[in-house]
Amino acid sequence: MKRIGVLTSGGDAPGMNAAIRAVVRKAIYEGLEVVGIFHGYQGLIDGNMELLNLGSVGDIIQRGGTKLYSARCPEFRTEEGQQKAIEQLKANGIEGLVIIGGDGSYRGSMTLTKKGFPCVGIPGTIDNDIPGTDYTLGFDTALNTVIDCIDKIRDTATSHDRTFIVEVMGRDAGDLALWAGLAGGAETIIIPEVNMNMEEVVERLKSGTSRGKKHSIIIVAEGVMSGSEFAAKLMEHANIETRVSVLGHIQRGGSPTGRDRVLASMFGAKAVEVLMAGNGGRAVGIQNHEVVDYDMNEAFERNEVFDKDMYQLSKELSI
Ligand SMILES: Nc1ncnc2c1ncn2[C@@H]1O[C@H](COP(=O)(O)OP(=O)(O)O)[C@@H](O)[C@H]1O
Ligand SMILES: O=P(O)(O)OC[C@H]1O[C@](O)(COP(=O)(O)O)[C@@H](O)[C@@H]1O
Ligand SMILES: [Mg+2]
Repeated sequence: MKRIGVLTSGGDAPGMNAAIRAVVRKAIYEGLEVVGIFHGYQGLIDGNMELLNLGSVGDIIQRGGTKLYSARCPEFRTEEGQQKAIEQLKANGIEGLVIIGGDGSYRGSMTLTKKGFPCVGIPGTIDNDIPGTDYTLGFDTALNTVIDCIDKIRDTATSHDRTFIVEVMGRDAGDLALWAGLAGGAETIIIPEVNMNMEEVVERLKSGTSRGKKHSIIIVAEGVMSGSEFAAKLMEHANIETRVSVLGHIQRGGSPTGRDRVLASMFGAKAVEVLMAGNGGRAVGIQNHEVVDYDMNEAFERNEVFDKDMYQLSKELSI
């Protein structure tokens, strides 16, 4: 293998730049050439790419977002789009690809692997929703961003004796909401993995109030419902007035934490090693503190691993 490509796809995540840097520098260290493909699969279809050198990825390890830009590309879901991508790969002499993205990007990369172009995936998403890795790139940074927001909302909740609802991202997964809720001392955490019981939510709020507690923070994962829908339900059920804060895309931005930078560096280097060994259809990840690679199909299996103990702990510590 002489030349590989790298692209970022789907929702951006802090640490993607650090991963691009690691892929490029490790590949060059190993004597390979690296082509950066812009705007994810769209750039692959359009031939929007350029050769990268050591300096191309200087001064980005600390930056959020992705220097290669990202996109959600409907055309790549079609056979025609995938054929165009393959023609571009051939025309540019690219023999293997590193894909940094989420589950959707992984599915896209499998279509290329099946057509004879080996692809290796690096899990880049704030959602932490990729089976086979304990953590995805960007999760730790987003977690710290959400915690910072909760701390700030708590200041005003306390000053005004208010109940706040904070809507947190995560698509169908509750990891970001659960971790941030536990770390931010939220009174109630509503996540898709646990059936919501409105009576219990109201009961917890009322028992807090009866002990003299005047403010509360409720975290609602977007995968359950929106913050404003939840506020309407609380009003309807128990006449409880709330304020709603939707954190939105600030959760995807910002300088990556040290943890995400280290993870990105290790993932990037591992992905190059896996490609050099001639293996496509693999994903890299971290399992029990060890960087691993595994069959990408395992990343599509429904993740039943939900940390029930952490959820229970969050309830025991916030009453
Ligand atoms: N089943 C699929 N086949 C081909 N390409 C896909 C498929 N699913 C997703 N993709 C490609 O991957 C892109 C990113 O997927 P998306 O789900 O939006 O984000 P993420 O990778 O962050 O989960 C899509 O816009 C599309 O181009
Ligand atoms: O940026 P968009 O298109 O509004 O998408 C929002 C979605 O993207 C995310 O921020 C990240 O998801 P992906 O990593 O799967 O792209 C989700 O948490 C959220 O549901
Ligand atoms: Mg996803």
